[in-house]
Amino acid sequence: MASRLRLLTVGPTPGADGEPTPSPGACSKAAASGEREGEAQRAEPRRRREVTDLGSGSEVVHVPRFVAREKAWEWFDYLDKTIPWTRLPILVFGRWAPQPRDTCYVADAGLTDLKYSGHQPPAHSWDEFPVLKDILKAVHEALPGSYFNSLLLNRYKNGSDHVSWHADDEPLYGPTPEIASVTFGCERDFLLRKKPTKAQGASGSGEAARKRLKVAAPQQQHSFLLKHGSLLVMRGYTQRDWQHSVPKRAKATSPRINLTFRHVLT
Ligand SMILES: O=C(O)CCC(=O)C(=O)O
Ligand SMILES: [Fe+2]
Repeated sequence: MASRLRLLTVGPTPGADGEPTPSPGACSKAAASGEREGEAQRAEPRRRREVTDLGSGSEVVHVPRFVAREKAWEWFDYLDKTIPWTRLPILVFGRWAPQPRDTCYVADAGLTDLKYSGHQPPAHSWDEFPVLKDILKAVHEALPGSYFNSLLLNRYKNGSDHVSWHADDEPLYGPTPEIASVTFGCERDFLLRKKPTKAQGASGSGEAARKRLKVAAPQQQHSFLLKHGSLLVMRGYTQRDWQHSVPKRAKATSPRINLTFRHVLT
């Protein structure tokens, strides 16, 4: 589908120095440092910000080169080694299954507990992980007016690890949450698809109904390649009206760490 895209530039980003980013498909640190950027990437200015208007008050902002490459690898190594990653069982269609990625939760003291997929992760303190405070500061500086007080961390060990279609629409985030997502390590596709409207959903359930729905109204979808050091922000009614996922990818052969900063209403 045609998307409404605006290009802007943003303020200083951590370690900004205009150095090359890895070419598309680069996944591991070795691959990234062994490759030099092509002309197209050399021409891509650091801090370029792409704004995608999803319509009806939903918006996505993508900053492909938010953190400089070397700084981003430094942060990746710290997070990979220091975060107490867990892979807890979650409820999927009424059955318990291991979550298909490692996670950890960090939040200000005294906030409403986060609960999702039958799981209530214990909240760690920011003080345990000083680097997270540096990353949070960089995100706040890039997004004036934002205030994030919690963070869900994800580690995808390889291309089998993924997150299925969902919306971060838990009531504790309010009706129009801003969610800022920073990626380190292996690049992965991030997909967005429009939730079916009530009228579309009423036409039945199951495969036949889904086929009818596709014919009647092709589902709006967007795809973003989230590279090492990138920032993606979902805003407005994106959680109410859209779902997102990071699907399995055979070509993703090394780990990716993703940080999603959120604001829990107080
Ligand atoms: O890894 C990502 O880019 C997305 C993670 C996500 O959607 C979530 O933690 O809710
Ligand atoms: Fe999410």
